[in-house]
Amino acid sequence: MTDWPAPRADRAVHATVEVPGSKSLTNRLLVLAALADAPSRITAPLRARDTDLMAGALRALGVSVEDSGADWVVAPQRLHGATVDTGLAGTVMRFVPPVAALAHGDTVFDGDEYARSRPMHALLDALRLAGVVVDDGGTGRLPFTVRGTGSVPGGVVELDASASSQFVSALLLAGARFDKGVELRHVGKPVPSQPHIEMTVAVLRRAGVEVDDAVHNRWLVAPGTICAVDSVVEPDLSNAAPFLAAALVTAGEVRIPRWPAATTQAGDALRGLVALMGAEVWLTSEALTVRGTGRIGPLVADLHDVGELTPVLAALCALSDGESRLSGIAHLRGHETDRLAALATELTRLGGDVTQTDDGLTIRPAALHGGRWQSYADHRMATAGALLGLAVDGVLVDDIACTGKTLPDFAGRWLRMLDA
Ligand SMILES: O=C(O)C1=C[C@@H](OP(=O)(O)O)[C@@H](O)[C@H](O)C1
Ligand SMILES: C=C(OP(=O)(O)O)C(=O)O
Repeated sequence: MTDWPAPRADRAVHATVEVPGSKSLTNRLLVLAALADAPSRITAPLRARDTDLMAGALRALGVSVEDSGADWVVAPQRLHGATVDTGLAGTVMRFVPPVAALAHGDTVFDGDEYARSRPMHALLDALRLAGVVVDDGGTGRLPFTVRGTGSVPGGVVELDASASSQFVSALLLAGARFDKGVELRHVGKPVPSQPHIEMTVAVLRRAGVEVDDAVHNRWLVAPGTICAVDSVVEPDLSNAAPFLAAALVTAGEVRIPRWPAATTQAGDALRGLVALMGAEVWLTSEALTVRGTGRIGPLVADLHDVGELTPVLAALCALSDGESRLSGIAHLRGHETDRLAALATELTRLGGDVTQTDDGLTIRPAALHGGRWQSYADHRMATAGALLGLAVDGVLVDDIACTGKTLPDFAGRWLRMLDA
């Protein structure tokens, strides 16, 4: 791995940046298409490590996922046991086990070294309550084996999803194919990332699945057919974060075409968040535009619902002129890395003034200097490092390639934004 010298911006950025498809939508649509009653076409899917791993996992289980130009055509087949590589993808390690439970045969799951530290036990226990045999050697983590019998009883399942909303999404996505459907009841601290659950419910309803989410912390999926539907994937709004933030850092202007007028993506919250930090923001039917005004104000925000935006926002806070307090994000300790520890360590290494709290970060203004920014294989840590490099001489990002988890050719896109 060679260090990547993060380019310094020598002038205001003025660019239009096309952002590829949403990871969260692509991987939900792949799972639903695999469980549907007929083939589906997914147009403009994200092609990145996490979605290639999802396609690979479904293919391993017997599903046909074919390239058709830039689209994917998914044809459901009889599911059989397999070996699944989850990489570091939360969506693969959480969404595929309930699918494997419907397969005929055993499926062995394992992933990157750090994936073995990510929370899984609440989902594995929930699967057991739904009648699935899972062998994890008592660890509650990867690697584990799901012993598929071709059907899942389902029914009432109680789980604690405070560590990840993906536990809920995983069981909802496959739930219609369980004999009794599924009634999920969350017990515990609040579930993070609510928009991601709303996204799951929305894609299920579009596929004709009956979902009742009227009662807080309880979701009911009726047993029935998942209908094949063709879909066009929206741009990944969370992946727009570093580019939009570049407008603030350089007092420039960045435009993201195809920003949806209405969406369940968590990244849509960026519009309000960068406005709170002093940017001018406007949305038309063509694009979202963010203009930096020269001032980056501090951010005091509960990011519980939009935790995946934290690394870039924290980097922006480190460049702001006041004290920022980011809260509601204890669950980030179970993301690609412990993001609270990683951000505190790396910002401090560059001269930042950062304190970890129980559920977030306090970031005070400080003069930053160059240094090596470690990404911990976390795509969003790497893009946060790139953002700091725009304003600080001599920032070296250790592993820019890990951005390929959700965004192909981030480095090329970043340079093109600066050269535009
Ligand atoms: O369902 C999804 O697609 C996601 C849910 C969220 O996970 P958590 O609830 O674990 O934060 C989010 O952070 C992740 O990037 C994607
Ligand atoms: C938390 C994230 O990913 P994952 O889907 O692997 O959980 C993320 O992309 O910020």
